[in-house]
Amino acid sequence: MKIIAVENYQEMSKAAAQFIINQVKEKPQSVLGLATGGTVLGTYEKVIEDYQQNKTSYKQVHSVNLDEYIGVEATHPNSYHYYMMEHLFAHIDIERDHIHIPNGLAKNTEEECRNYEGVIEELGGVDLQLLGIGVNGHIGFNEPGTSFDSVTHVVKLTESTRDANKRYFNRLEDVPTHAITMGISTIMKSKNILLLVSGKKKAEILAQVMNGEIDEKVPASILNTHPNVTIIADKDALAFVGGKKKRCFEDDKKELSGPNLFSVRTIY
Ligand SMILES: O=P(O)(O)OC[C@H]1O[C@](O)(CO)[C@@H](O)[C@@H]1O
Repeated sequence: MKIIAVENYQEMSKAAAQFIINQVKEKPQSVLGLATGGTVLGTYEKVIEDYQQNKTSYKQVHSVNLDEYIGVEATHPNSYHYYMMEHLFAHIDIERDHIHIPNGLAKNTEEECRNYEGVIEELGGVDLQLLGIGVNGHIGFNEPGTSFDSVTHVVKLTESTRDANKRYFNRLEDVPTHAITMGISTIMKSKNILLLVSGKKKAEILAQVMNGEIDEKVPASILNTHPNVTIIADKDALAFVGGKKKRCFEDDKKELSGPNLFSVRTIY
């Protein structure tokens, strides 16, 4: 895994946006796997800023989102459909019929999951998957204990995840109990993965992912086995990462421009 260590949330967001922009410039018809949550908000802001200033076009891009709550209308402010329109899609030139998000209101959710998996395959797979991480190590809504072989499926959210996400709702009781999520093997099929981690709250889990065992109890630990994972993390999130696994390659700095990096490390 390649680690890009940055000062703070702002720098992480800038670096992540640049990563996405580079991907789209290199391959204008890229399939982008997108995430929701607080971590990626700054990245979307920077992507929009670049779109407005530099006119990077998303006309040929297709997007597939990681997950969606079950039972929440697409027009509801807490749905991930709404989040994506509000924070990204309404502000760039992506074609509406190129946007794919699981339908949390599907009558037959199992069928919806199979169809969603089919959509990703038909698109030729994800070129770049953007990920955040839950405090319990979840990626997408794949909670601890989810099989590494899982494909898109319905998940019962853990209390820890519902509690972490209650900040977006009025009350804990309003946080949905179930969601549809890409599976771990679906995520792992992506050609490139970009994981963003920011803040002290994520320091413990990031250290576990980077220095701990690869175990289904920590869903994100599987990323250690993917050939093309980049983690952009800030100082606070990297606070507990250490140990002999860490090696520093000055050369990696040459690949990057823009953000104010304080070090770039390759971990293996
Ligand atoms: O970025 P946040 O809000 O900490 O959330 C981390 C992860 O958890 C989720 O919000 C799901 O709970 C993901 O969508 C996100 O990537």
